[in-house]
Amino acid sequence: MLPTINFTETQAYKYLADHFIDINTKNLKELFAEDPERFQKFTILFDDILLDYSKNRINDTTMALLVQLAKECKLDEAITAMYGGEAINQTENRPVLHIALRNQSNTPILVDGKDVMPEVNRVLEKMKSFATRVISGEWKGYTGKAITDVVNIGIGGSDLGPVMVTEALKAYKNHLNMHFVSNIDGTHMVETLKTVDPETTLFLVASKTFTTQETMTNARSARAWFLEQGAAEDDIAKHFAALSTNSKDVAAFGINTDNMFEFWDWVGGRYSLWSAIGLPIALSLGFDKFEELLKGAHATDQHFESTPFEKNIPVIMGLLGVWYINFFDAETQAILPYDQYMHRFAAYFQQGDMESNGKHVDRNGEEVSYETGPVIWGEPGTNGQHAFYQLIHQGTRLIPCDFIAPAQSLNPIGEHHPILLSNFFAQTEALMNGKTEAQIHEELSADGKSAEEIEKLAPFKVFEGNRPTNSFLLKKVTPYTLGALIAMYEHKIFVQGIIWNIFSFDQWGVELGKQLAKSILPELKGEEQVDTHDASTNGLINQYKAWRS
Ligand SMILES: O=P(O)(O)OC[C@H]1O[C@](O)(CO)[C@@H](O)[C@@H]1O
Repeated sequence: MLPTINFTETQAYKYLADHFIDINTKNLKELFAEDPERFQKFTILFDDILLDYSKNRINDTTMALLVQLAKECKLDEAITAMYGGEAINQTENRPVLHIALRNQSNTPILVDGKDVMPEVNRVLEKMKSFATRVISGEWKGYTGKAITDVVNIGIGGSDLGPVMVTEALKAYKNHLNMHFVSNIDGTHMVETLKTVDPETTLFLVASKTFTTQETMTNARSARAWFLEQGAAEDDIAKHFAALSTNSKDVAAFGINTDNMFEFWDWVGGRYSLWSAIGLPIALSLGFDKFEELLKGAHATDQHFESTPFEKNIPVIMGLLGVWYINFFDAETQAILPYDQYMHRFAAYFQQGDMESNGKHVDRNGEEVSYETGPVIWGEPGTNGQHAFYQLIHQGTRLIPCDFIAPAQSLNPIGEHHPILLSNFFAQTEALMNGKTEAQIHEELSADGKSAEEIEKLAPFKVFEGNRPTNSFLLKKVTPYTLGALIAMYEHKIFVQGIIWNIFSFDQWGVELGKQLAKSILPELKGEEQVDTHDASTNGLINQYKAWRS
């Protein structure tokens, strides 16, 4: 069982509330001036990842109090409970063990007294053998040709992780063409099928439950298309595999369970890329690279479990988020990778974070009296700079930003990478330092503007600065480093869920819309007017009926 402490009633919270009044009057520039050791103090080097959190509105006292907060909320006990296989997903009565999926040290992890590692390793071996056969061409399609294209059919956690990782590590990919169909919108499937050949395409039906409406509908359409192209029912075994926890429904769908890659109910959907759900990653990169990804995540798991909170990256990330959300009233958190390959990283953690911590009821079943999970968003730099950075620099909202950049480019052409990195460094500096009215005056008068023009223009050109950022400087984007980084964000979500006293591993909030869609679907048949809903919903449905051909 997880502790159930209201963090706003801790000593640390009270001290932090007082301390906030002081820090809120201070500027980041002053904080740097006050402490020459600030960079050394507020950076952590972990393998090939440097986290610089010195450009945050914190000082030694803030960090000490935030760590005290984590201790008072018994974060240590919560970590032990998760790693010990306790059913910390209490509303679904399940353990939360994505750490077991990447437990490369292979130490036993017990669920109800049984070590899960032999099963984890068995499925990893099966994935390895399958991926190796498909990549080498040994696995043949129904006309004897090797596989050239893989279509993953899944949604949410059964899509976003493999998409994000295969994109982020595209530089390491092999000859297989990867496709991902997630949306129930027929366009997604139709446009994908236009590009593939049934004789050389492998479909992976990825669904933890194997009941998700979008995935099952897409899978049925893929199967129908495959058969329409001239293949027979018996050929399905060579072209369809399932990634799931539900062997009964996999068999009922017509997929041979020999082609099923299992995982378990203790793997949350949005934490599942390390499981059989990661098969597209293993296919695209080769199993050795998938293993490297697991190793990186495992290194972070060990760091998270055993490093004192003061130097523990996920703990610090989580606590800084709490500091901004609950004291500075920040509502969002931007994730800004300066790496084009990582263009789905923010989208991935939109699900990871928002489906985990978008909760308003605490672990006692009571309405919370404080804010919980932030809105996560972001785009790769420098595209974001030319789109929404205006608001980050000069808008009215405080938006803590995570900047992520590799020191080494995977495509080092011309001056591109130094230019990209100069923007990365410049943005965090600009957000911190801003630009004063005096600097503007100086600049404009050097440009030959009159005193009157300067007076008029200056207010619009002022940058307040004092806007907080974390910088993750990676040596290079590799499978290992990416694995380590993803796991840092995962554990950050866990830390925040513990502090906010909410359950991070269920997702009841997605159910209502699903249920309603199921009850509306039959009403869309026929021409009769619908009057079973509110006036707006009835009106929309009836207009749809009038307009559809
Ligand atoms: O893998 P499944 O069971 O198809 O579920 C897909 C997604 O649907 C959800 O249950 C709700 O959106 C996610 O948590 C999950 O990742």
